[in-house]
Amino acid sequence: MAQDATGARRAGIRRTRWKAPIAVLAGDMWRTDRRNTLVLGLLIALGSVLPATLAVTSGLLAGALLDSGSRSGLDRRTVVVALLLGVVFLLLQTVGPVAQAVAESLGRRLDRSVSQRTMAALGGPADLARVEHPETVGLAAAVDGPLGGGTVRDAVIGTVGIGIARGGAVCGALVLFAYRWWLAVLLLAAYGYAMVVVSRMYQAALESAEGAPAMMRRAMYLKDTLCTPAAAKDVRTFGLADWLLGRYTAEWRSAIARARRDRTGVGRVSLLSGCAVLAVQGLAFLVLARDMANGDLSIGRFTAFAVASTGLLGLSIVTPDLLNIAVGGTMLTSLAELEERTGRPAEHTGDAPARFRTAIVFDGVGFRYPGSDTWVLRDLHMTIPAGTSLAVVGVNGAGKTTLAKLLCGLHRPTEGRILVDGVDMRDIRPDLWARHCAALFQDWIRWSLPLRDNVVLGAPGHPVTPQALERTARSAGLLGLVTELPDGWSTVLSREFGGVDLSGGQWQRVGLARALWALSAGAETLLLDEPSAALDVRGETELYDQLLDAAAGKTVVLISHRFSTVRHADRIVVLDGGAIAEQGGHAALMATNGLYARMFRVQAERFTAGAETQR
Ligand SMILES: Nc1ncnc2c1ncn2[C@@H]1O[C@H](COP(=O)(O)OP(=O)(O)OP(=O)(O)O)[C@@H](O)[C@H]1O
Repeated sequence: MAQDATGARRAGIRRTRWKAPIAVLAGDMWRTDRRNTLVLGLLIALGSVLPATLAVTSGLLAGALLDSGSRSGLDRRTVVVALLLGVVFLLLQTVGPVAQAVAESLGRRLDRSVSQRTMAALGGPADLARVEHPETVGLAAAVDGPLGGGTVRDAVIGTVGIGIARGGAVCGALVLFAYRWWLAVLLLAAYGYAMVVVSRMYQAALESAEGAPAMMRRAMYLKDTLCTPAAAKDVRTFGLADWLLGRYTAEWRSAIARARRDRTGVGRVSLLSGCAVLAVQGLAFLVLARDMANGDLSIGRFTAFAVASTGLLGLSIVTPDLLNIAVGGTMLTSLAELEERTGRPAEHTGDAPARFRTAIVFDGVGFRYPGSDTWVLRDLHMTIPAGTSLAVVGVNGAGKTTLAKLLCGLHRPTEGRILVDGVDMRDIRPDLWARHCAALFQDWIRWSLPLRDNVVLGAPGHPVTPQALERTARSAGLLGLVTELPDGWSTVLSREFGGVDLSGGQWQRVGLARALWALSAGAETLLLDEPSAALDVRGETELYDQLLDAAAGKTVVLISHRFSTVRHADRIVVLDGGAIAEQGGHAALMATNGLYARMFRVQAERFTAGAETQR
């Protein structure tokens, strides 16, 4: 159980069911590639039988040679046995490497299938809350493998060594059984005991090594930070290299120190159990020698049984293969749990079509993030008529992005309802509603892919034509950039992959183009969270004119701290402390002289002061 608990504990997951790692591995191997799993099983079985066959044929040859000792030349039986021994030798040399090669190929397939399944699970139908849940994140980390490395392929390869050693030991015991059953049982018990003790110790050490997960994770985080190009700027600006290196070394040392202490324990126990096993093995030899001396056992039979008894050693062998199997089993168990967690859509998911013709209504909506006691939004009542624009303003942390996520259906209200044309959003099929919402959040993905992909991924599957691309680029103010880029639309937006790096403002236009592409593919609502934060003031004004043109007739929800942008919205909602403090048009809110008017004036004064200073 310790084996499997390791990865789970590292990932902070309490696991209730336990399955032997080898069983998990074998099941997944079979499901992934039946033919190769069968071939591998047969090769391992053959490899297991060979040592016992070697013992028997060696005994037969020794007997035959002694029998023919008095005669001149070798008789036919001796020649046949010698040839048989040769074949066994040959097979012993080849079966292992062939099985390794099959395991390599099978392991590679399994690795690929694990990656595909992980991607499918994390991109699956589960709602955002479940994907973002710490347990899901922990499971995904456990599927990624231990911090010290290790893949499912290593585990599959490990089955060859361990399988042949363990199978060989059982076959050796069977041969010995024919001589003295109690000796076979005694040796099986001794070697089996050694296997259990050493494996337990080994796994306990592994657990304690990984039982320092926080330290290990922090150490790896610091290393990754220092080594990523994205961090190079900060590392140099603040002179962080020495600090990072020192901190990394300290964290790593303290995490490793514990593992090293426990490994010393493993060594001691291994030595003790090894001595005990050697004593039993010695006893076996003594019994064999005594029987031979008494004339109860021929030299041939002595040879066969003595060699067979040493084969039982394979039962107690503890190699890194065992560890790899444990790690691989844990990764696959974590993957199965990840699939179980993320494979289900959110509860109460309906299948109504997404139709939005009249209005979206927030009816007493309240929201707490899963696992949190704090209400981010409470008692929200508002209506967004179709085809109008709504701006949401408020201080940092007021809940604007959260409101946008609710609107996109990424989270469900904790209380209250969001009605779309009178239908509770819970009853609408989430993927259909997602297609209805063209959203650009603050942390949208900047794909290290060609510019074209960065735009058209706003609506995968929507037909791409040069005219449509150009229209979108014009609306997003991107046309100039397309002509400047070395390969136009095909330019990869990352120097890491042989392309170019864009400025923050250029990226922002790419993001807008992606949202506009989704709009042109049929989305009815355009949701923009701080779309102009990285744009200069002139660029922002131009962009808004173009955006509003492109979004004519659609519903636009805009989150922004820039009041010059916000003021043009049909309606403005001011969020404060998770509640709607004010709502209405710009002129009406200014006339009210409340929170909105104060925020607007502060920004306007700063802007005027800035402009005057520049004059
Ligand atoms: N995934 C999350 N899990 C838990 N709490 C969260 C999560 N995302 C945001 N919060 C919390 O919800 C509150 C509102 O966050 P939100 O991002 O909606 O604010 P915002 O008004 O958009 O802020 P900003 O103007 O800084 O972008 C904050 O207190 C934040 O810490």
